[in-house]
Amino acid sequence: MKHATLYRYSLPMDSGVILRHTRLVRRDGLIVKLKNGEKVGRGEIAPLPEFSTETIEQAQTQIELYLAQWLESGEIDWESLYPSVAFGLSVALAELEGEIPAEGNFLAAPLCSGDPDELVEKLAELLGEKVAKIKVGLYEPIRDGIVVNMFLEILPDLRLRLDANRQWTPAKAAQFANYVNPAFRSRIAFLEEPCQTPEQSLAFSKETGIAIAWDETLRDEGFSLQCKTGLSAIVIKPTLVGSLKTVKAMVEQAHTLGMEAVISSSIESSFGLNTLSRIAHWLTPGTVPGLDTVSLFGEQLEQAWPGCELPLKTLTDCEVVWQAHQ
Ligand SMILES: O=C(O)CCC(=O)C1=CC=C[C@@H](O)[C@@H]1C(=O)O
Ligand SMILES: [Mg+2]
Repeated sequence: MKHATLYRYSLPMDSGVILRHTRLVRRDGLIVKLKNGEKVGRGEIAPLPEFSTETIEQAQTQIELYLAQWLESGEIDWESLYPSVAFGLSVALAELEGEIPAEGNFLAAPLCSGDPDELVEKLAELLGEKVAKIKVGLYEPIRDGIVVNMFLEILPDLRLRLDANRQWTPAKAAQFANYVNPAFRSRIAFLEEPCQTPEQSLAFSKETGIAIAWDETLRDEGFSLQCKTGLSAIVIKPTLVGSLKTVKAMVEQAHTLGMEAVISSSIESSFGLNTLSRIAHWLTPGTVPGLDTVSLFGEQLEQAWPGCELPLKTLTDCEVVWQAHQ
């Protein structure tokens, strides 16, 4: 017998979480649970406001329709699904078939707010490669340059990932680079999306020797991944990409082109982050994933993130919004 259950969660966020333009006060998402005989598979569907094209309501309407189809025939038309729905549903189905290995990579790159003491503490706990991520582009580029120099100077074995979310004009990006000690530039593992267009970002990398990575660009209309001078990595947010099959193909393409593929969070609950850490360990072994986002929450869901002491809400505390069996 086949069963499908859909839970909806709403978790409080830490007070200071700001997405592009708005404060994220609560994080809403869905957990789909499939049962086929004794086998169980679960996946999270959590479109991220301002990043996903679909809303949680649209995602919910769509998954309810497709769950009914799965119960009926097992057939799914993947092409027509929203990315967050395709990802969560494909994970639940893969879990059902035991395809995702259990071991996770929890050595996520610490997200750093700019306080060096806090980062030193977080890095001391890291067992593997010392790599951290800092947001840039929120304040003056000169300030960002100074902060980057400071971290790289204080911590000689640190490598940094930076993320400007396309905030800089070419002039501002150049100002930033001017402030980074040239001897430190190779320790910037990559700078995600420095400028407003991919062409400007590539020109910036050529001029400065600072490696760059695509995140937003991966979702540009008509985008196809190509080898470019200075482009060293792609940052894959599965919730924004689509099915596990699409995520796998993207990782394989990056690796074939000699680029790093970094599995990164779209601020999923601790349940979704656990799944992503397993996907990272499975598909991108040897690369530190970008999953240090659980501390943005006020509560965890169903599965705790290692070392996180936030209260844990279980699925039984969540509303069942749809269920059926066949
Ligand atoms: O990539 C990581 O290390 C953590 C995730 C992260 O930085 C982000 C997740 C979601 C939205 C953004 O705020 C941000 C990003 O732009 O990459
Ligand atoms: Mg990014």
